[in-house]
Amino acid sequence: MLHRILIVTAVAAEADSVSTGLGLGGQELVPLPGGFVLRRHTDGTAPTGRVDVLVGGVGPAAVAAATGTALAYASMTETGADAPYDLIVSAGIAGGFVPLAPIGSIVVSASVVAADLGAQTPDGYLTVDELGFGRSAHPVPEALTGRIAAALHAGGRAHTVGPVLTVSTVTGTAGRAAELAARHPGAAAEAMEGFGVAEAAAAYGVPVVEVRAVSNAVGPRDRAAWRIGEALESLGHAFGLLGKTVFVDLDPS
Ligand SMILES: O=C(O)c1cccc(C(=O)CC[C@H]2O[C@@H](n3cnc4c(=O)[nH]cnc43)[C@H](O)[C@@H]2O)c1
Repeated sequence: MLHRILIVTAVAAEADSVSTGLGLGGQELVPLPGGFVLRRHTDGTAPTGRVDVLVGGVGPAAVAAATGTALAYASMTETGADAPYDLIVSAGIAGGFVPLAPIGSIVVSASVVAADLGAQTPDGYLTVDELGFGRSAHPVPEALTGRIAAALHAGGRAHTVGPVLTVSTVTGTAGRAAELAARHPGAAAEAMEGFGVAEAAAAYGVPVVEVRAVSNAVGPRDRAAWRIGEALESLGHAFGLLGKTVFVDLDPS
């Protein structure tokens, strides 16, 4: 059975890739408060199941507002729903940490980490957790990452499982890339939305995972080296694989 899944992207091009990859056919546009619009895909054979795709904007704040709105809307309009969705996926393109996550490959989050939400001190960086203000990481159920990785493997799609960092400023120097990699061992990718999506998901008790296609390397800025088209194609292919496997037989626990 298809479950209730919300996939959140930053921009329309990412949402298009995901929707095309999923190949679910019919799409209904559902206007939400605040001017957000859900793309709702229903699968015809499962009246309670569906995949909603939401373009939430770039950066953790924009996407948290959009995701929170979608979750509030679903919880207020769907009677009998214990939680508005079974799973929320933060999806899009990302920078990959070299050599773990090459361009074109897929990264699946083992955790969703706010990498610059904290304070610089003379003794080093302190996270918001260490400052006593909240949390800077959301774990992803291992069973879920395992199933996503297995589906990508079976479909021949190169992938890495590791922490995915959320930053508010795209890394543009080797020094910053090294600093982030040292602070977050095993970090596979950085992007700008995952933690915002995860904060909204956590407020509603819904599991979250981030799935990213690598468009560029994390490091010195080199616009000529971005491969956005290749990454969007890879993203669509990955969601095609997930739509036929993990998303139709979901156990995120
Ligand atoms: O101007 C630059 O040097 C630059 C380099 C990479 C990406 C950008 C963007 O403005 C894209 C932001 C958008 O795409 C995701 N993304 C893709 N690559 C990265 C990255 O290396 N670091 C952080 N975010 C990345 C991100 O989630 C945004 O949605 C500009």
